[in-house]
Amino acid sequence: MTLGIPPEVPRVSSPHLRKTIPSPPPEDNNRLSVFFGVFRYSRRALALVWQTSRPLTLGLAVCTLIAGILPAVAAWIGQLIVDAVVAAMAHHRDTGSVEWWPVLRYVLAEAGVIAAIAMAQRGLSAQQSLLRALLGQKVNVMILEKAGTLSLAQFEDSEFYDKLTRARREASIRPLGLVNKTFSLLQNAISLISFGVLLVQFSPWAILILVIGALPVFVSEAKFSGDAFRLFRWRSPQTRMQVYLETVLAREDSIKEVKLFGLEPLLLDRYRKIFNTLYGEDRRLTIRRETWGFLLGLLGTLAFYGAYAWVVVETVTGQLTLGEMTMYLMVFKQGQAALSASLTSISGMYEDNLYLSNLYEYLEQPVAAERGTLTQGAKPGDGIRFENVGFTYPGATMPVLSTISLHIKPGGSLALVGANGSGKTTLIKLLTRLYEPSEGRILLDGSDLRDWDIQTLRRRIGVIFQDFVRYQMKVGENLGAGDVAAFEDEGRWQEAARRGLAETFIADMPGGYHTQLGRWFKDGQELSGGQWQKIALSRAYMRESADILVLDEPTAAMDAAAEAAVFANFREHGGDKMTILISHRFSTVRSADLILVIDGGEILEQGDHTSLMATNGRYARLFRLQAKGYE
Ligand SMILES: Nc1ncnc2c1ncn2[C@@H]1O[C@H](COP(=O)(O)OP(=O)(O)OP(=O)(O)O)[C@@H](O)[C@H]1O
Repeated sequence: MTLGIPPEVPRVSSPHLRKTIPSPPPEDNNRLSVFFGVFRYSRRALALVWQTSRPLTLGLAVCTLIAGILPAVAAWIGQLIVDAVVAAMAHHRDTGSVEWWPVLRYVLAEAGVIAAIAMAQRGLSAQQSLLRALLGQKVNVMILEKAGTLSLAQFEDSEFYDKLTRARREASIRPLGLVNKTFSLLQNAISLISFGVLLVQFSPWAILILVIGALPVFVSEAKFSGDAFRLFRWRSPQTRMQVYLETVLAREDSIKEVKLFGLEPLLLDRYRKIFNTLYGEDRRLTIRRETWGFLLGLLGTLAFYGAYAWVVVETVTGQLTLGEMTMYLMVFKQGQAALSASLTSISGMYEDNLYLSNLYEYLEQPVAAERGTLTQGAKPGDGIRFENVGFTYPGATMPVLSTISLHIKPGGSLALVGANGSGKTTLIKLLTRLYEPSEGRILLDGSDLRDWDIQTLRRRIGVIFQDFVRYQMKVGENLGAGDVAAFEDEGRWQEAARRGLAETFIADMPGGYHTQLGRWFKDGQELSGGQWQKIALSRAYMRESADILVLDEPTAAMDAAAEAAVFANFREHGGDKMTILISHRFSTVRSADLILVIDGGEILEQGDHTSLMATNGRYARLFRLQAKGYE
């Protein structure tokens, strides 16, 4: 059974990758809602950015406004320049003298406006990069804080876990991306409106032509971006499988096995197949999108250039001055650029929306309210009681445990034995309240575990699971993790390492307790399986205040001498602690006060070693079998 989930390893929700991938869900019929879908999360993204830094968000808004309005101003000044030049030329022709200032002041003004645009754009990019850093940090902290409140069941739900991984992966770029694109869309809309204000003086019809010309391409872009958005969302299990395969093929903890079993070609082939299916869909969508985009875009271009020709004709026939013509031509050119920038923003916004919907679904995941408040039980000293406990994993149909009843008194020791999958680890997960029983109840000191304050409860339990965590930190910190209050306490590290039999090999390491472990960081030392297990055992011993000590197969990777020493130690230091031990080695469980033989989630036999041997049932048979193996 696995408890720890390696970071960045997404799991796949569907039992297996579907061979034939069904077509995407039908499209949303309401075109308006498709179009406005692009703004779905803009408000929330903006609120997030605003909370991150008000001055920077305001700065961003101001720069956007300036960068939106000034191009029209520049076009208008352009007109003034040309008209002033024409007037100055006429004046020069008539009088032979030149008046410089009336012309050059406009050139100066235009230079000023262009400088202001450049400043606004620099301001935009500077503020964006600062906000990106702040926002990435803020969103990541939000994600991790939320992770701390989630239950183990939620982490074990692959869809949910996928949301968490995706949320984390793109935390720094997406929310800001959405705000930037929303702003850029606004900026371009402002530009277009201001160009419209100039154009209306030429003819209101010109505006109408331009709007009608531009609309189809807008609608088509919104539609196809919406399709892409739905496609992304719907095929997330396949993409998740791809990321998983990438991880298996390129991570140090799996590469050993992949190499030795020669799995690369097989996994790579699977990887390629998924890509090919997804690529086929992408290609179809891209071709349709670009073809329609081109054809409808052509309509817009035709409208623009129709209006352009109209301006030229009006100028030739003397209805417009040369300055006005220059301005209108500039307005048309820049209007087109603003339009295509808006389209780019729209398509990007759908993807950002996808991210944000994922982020908010994750952040809004309901968390069960913590009800327990007890810091002391109703009957202190009563120990642990399981009363008819049954448990079914969420989403499963069959119970994993049923009618489990047991009692451990302070100072008592319990051993659990049973075949793989019989439910031993699950029992520990219930005791540590990682899950709650589906039936019956578990009492500690006479009070239901559910009524205990969770922190108090967890402080009383020291546990190592089979799949304990190998922290890529210093040796000492790996021990200190067992008791956060003594995380840096070197004296306590040494004491725990002595009891966990890790003292000797730690002393031989180059930096002793300060040696970096694992391969992720420079100079990190890798340990053997048994050495890691000793580290984990010592970590459990760090929890001095705990009076319930649980070891789930703590010695599977240790040599025989170490194992014997661990149990001698375990018994010696047990004192009035309650100890629970899971092991497949019968020689190690024989001294427990109570041995439970679990089979298919039920207690098959119970008693101490002598009585179980006398009963001559499953325990006795397996014990003799193992003993024979050692003869
Ligand atoms: N998170 C989970 N979700 C659903 N089913 C699970 C989960 N964890 C374990 N199971 C199922 O519960 C059953 C009991 O698992 P458990 O890990 O408790 O067995 P175990 O007795 O500790 O086995 P082992 O000796 O192999 O460690 C198994 O059939 C397993 O498939």
